Amino acid sequence: MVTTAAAAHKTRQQQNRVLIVGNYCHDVLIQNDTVKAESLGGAASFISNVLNGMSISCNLVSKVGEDFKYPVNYSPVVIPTSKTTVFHAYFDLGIHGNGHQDRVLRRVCACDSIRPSDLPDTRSNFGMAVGVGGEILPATLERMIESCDAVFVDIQALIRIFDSVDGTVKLVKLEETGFYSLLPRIVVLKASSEEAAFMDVEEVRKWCCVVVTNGKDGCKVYWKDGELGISPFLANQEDPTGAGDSFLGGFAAGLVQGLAVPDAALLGNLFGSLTVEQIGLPKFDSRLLQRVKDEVQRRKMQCLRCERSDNELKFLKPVGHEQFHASLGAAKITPPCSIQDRQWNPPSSPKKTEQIAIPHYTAQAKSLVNSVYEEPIQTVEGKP
Ligand SMILES: Nc1ncnc2c1ncn2[C@@H]1O[C@H](COP(=O)(O)OP(=O)(O)OP(=O)(O)O)[C@@H](O)[C@H]1O
Ligand SMILES: O[C@H]1[C@H](O)[C@@H](O)[C@H](O)[C@@H](O)[C@H]1O
Repeated sequence: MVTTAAAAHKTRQQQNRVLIVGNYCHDVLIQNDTVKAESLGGAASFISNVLNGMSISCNLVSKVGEDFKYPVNYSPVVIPTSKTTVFHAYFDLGIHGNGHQDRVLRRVCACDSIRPSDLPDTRSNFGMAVGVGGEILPATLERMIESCDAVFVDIQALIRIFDSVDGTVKLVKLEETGFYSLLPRIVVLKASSEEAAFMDVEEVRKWCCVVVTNGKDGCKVYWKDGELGISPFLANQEDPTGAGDSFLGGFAAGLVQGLAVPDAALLGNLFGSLTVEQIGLPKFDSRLLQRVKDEVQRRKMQCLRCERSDNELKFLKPVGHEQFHASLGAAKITPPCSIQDRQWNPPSSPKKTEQIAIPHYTAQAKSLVNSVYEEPIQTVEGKP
């Protein structure tokens, strides 16, 4: 076979990808026995929404039934013998209440599992295991680990079980799942504070970076021997659905573009805060997105200038982290454009995404958390 420069370029493009794995679903928001809203759901849809908004190309593997009713940027596999996954979210204490703890989730339909053979043959730089209804199998996660340089996992893909009568979502301890032995081979495990109670953070942080999100209070990042809190952004919460997913999308977008972990987590907090302000899948204002992209570019240049080769200061925030928080906050509160100007990437005509040079993460991609830091952070008691 003749290898042309164009073919080589195409291969490079195919390799520089984020692979998102998880089923789309139909979300039904119910309050006082009344359907308040219906929306496209699934962590995969929220995450691809953020990555597309940040002009990062991705590849998505998802399964739905023939009843799937939303147009999407990335076509799912349609399974004729199965129905689309459906979640009913009950907000009986009020949608404006104190966040996700008010929500009872029921999986009322479950589409097929995603198997290793459903994944693409090509390698990806980043893999994101983001199931919602138990569709990701241990063998699927293992295959992702083998075919991606770095794998990020949402714990909700690993620890959910579903009541056999009404589908109510319950959580099991991470160590009791078939995924536990794979943890040393993943790079980031993200959990909400509610889900974090189902793992031993002190144990898991020895193997991978653990990010625990905490609603309006932002998030906390844990490494083997350090941890740091990342400040939130103000938001008027309308619907908590998908906040954690958008957080993970923003966090991944930051890392893909070469930001240090604390800065990437800020981007996660920003997208989480933007998501709770809308019901269902958020539509991001195009000018806001441009401002955020500009800030990220500026931050990248700034960090390149202050980069140090000194590997000892691993768990420090890069200089200017607080300023980056303030700049992103300003980008968020700059008055939005009129409703007509709002840009929603029409799923039928996917927005052309610019190819971003994704840093190559080796098998031990954990070096990504050893970025350049200059401000000391709190370390865990009894650890250096
Ligand atoms: N009320 C809020 N105000 C500001 N930021 C918020 C708020 N709620 C969530 N966020 C942002 O979104 C992130 C994820 O939120 P949260 O911890 O509620 O995730 P979650 O419980 O996984 O959400 P869900 O399951 O609904 O997707 C938080 O770390 C924070 O940055
Ligand atoms: O669309 C939502 C969203 O992806 C949430 O993160 C998940 O917890 C729900 O199960 C799903 O219905």
